[in-house]
Amino acid sequence: MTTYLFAGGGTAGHVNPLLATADRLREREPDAVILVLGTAEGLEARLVPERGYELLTVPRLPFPRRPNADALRFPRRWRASVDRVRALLREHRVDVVVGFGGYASAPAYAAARKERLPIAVHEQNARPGIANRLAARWTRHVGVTFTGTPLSHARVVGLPLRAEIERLDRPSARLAGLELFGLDAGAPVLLVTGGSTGALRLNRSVAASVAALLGTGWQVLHITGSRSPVDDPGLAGYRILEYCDRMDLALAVADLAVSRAGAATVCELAAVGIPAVFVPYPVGNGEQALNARGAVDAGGAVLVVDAAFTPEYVERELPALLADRARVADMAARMASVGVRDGADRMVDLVLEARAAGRR
Ligand SMILES: CC(=O)N[C@H]1[C@@H](OP(=O)(O)OP(=O)(O)OC[C@H]2O[C@@H](n3ccc(=O)[nH]c3=O)[C@H](O)[C@@H]2O)O[C@H](CO)[C@@H](O)[C@@H]1O
Repeated sequence: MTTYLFAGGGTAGHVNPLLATADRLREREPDAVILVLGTAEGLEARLVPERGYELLTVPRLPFPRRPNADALRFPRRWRASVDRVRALLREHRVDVVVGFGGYASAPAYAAARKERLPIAVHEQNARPGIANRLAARWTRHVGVTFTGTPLSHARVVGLPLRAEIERLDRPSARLAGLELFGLDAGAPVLLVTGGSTGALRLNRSVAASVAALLGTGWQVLHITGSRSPVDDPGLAGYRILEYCDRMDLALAVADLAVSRAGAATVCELAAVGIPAVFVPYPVGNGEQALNARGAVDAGGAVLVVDAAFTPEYVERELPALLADRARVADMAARMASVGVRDGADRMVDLVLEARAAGRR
């Protein structure tokens, strides 16, 4: 029996690939013990227990980016965090640490290194974060979502998808989705999503000009996120949700998406073959535009820079695309051509290789 510590979290884009890998490992190795290390503030605090895993936590500790009081306190807090994870590794007799980047993974990698435990890493984004850059120096078992991600030992495994998305049977799930969201079977559906946190720019521009979209005969399923909710104008064919717990069904009903380009959303849309208008989040390290690149280059998606995604764009440009059903169908086929469905299995292969390689 092997005990694995899965570390990571933050937004759902980080938590979902972690859960997808854990689920698949549990399927392939039923007696595996899988613990998850996250922070109390991230979405993992809700999503991990809901999925049936025990969540252990460490305090959220950002790497200092400028010299201030927090930066001075950082070394002491960092040591305390690594010590706490080392104690957890011993207490739970952990054999392998599997990290997905983000706050909790950094001390987990450092603790695993001190305890000489095998480490496996998954990087979702086309441009890696700091924790995974660190870990890639300490292990050869590094899985990445996209070709060209600059990490040592990177092996493309794709994004581990949750089984309900990987195995989505669209025709039958579509009916269930239409019923769940109260949508009509007779009209195509535009899905609007800003990822798990939502996107103020997308929400405002779509809400301001949604009538022009509905005027093309499409329906709009708008997932807003909780930070910038949208008032429901009560228009026929316009459905608003703050958070969607059944993304599989949202993907099953969608014929086109307008979306941020978080790695998880890009990969889920491609895996199901839903074409997209991507509006990358213009902060971070520019990873979202890169995440979308493969889909855009293949002709499955178009890219709109954030500042250009105005109510006028939604009113003037989007309806022309919606009205061109042949173009949407062609984009769908191209999107499907870049979709990867076996990321969970490929990541589990990598985890098992790390375990087989044994203690370092
Ligand atoms: C890993 C990654 O790239 N994270 C970035 C991504 O996070 P964020 O998690 O928001 O975005 P992603 O697109 O990567 O992932 C979203 C995930 O949440 C799920 N989902 C989303 C909405 C919902 O209502 N229900 C639901 O289940 C999706 O199916 C997907 O699995 O974009 C944010 C801003 O845009 C950035 O701050 C994050 O750093």
